Amino acid sequence: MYEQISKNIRERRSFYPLEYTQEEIPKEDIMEFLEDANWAPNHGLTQPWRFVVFEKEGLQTLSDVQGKVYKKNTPEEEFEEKRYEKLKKLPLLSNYVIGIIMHRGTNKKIPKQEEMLAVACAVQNIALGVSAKGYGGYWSTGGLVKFPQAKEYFGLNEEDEFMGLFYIGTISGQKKVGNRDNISDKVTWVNE
Ligand SMILES: Cc1cc2nc3c(=O)[nH]c(=O)nc-3n(C[C@H](O)[C@H](O)[C@H](O)COP(=O)(O)O)c2cc1C
Repeated sequence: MYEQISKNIRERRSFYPLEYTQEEIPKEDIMEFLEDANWAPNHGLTQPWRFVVFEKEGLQTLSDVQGKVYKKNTPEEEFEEKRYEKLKKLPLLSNYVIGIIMHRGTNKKIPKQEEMLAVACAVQNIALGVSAKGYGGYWSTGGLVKFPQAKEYFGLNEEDEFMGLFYIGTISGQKKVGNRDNISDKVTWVNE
């Protein structure tokens, strides 16, 4: 079992909407990934992850919202037509897009940072499920996330955080080589 898990972790790669092949993904698979997310570790059992899943016509809704928020809130001198078009296009190339939200609970003994870390663990569970099923996905912190108006759109409280969008699509067996520096350069062992 370890070998299988480890292989999935190491071979998981980010795949982007421009690489998706627009085949079908059963909704049941997405529900399984969300269930996996729900089993992420979290301090104090606060379970701070919340997800907003865009599917079907909802992808058009997200496309419209992402485009509008960018256009309305970007100063004219910074506005890029190409970026605007891309932000609108990405959801439409995907089968599902999951809005990632940290919902701050009432237990203030748990630092906010830890709530966000728990959400990241939950998202990694989704990413591993997506990869193991042979789909493509990636966590985006571009687009909507940069704008406080996104928080408003999702109806979040002051202390909640909108942490990004997880795009999911089909990739028809495409493979990618990963790239990491050696772990030995990032680890210090203490043994005396
Ligand atoms: C929190 C987080 C935010 C990310 N945001 C973006 C993003 O906004 N745009 C992007 O192209 N990739 C984003 N990524 C994906 C990374 O670019 C990707 O994980 C990295 O290139 C390593 O590739 P791999 O996932 O295939 O190993 C994000 C990943 C994480 C964990």
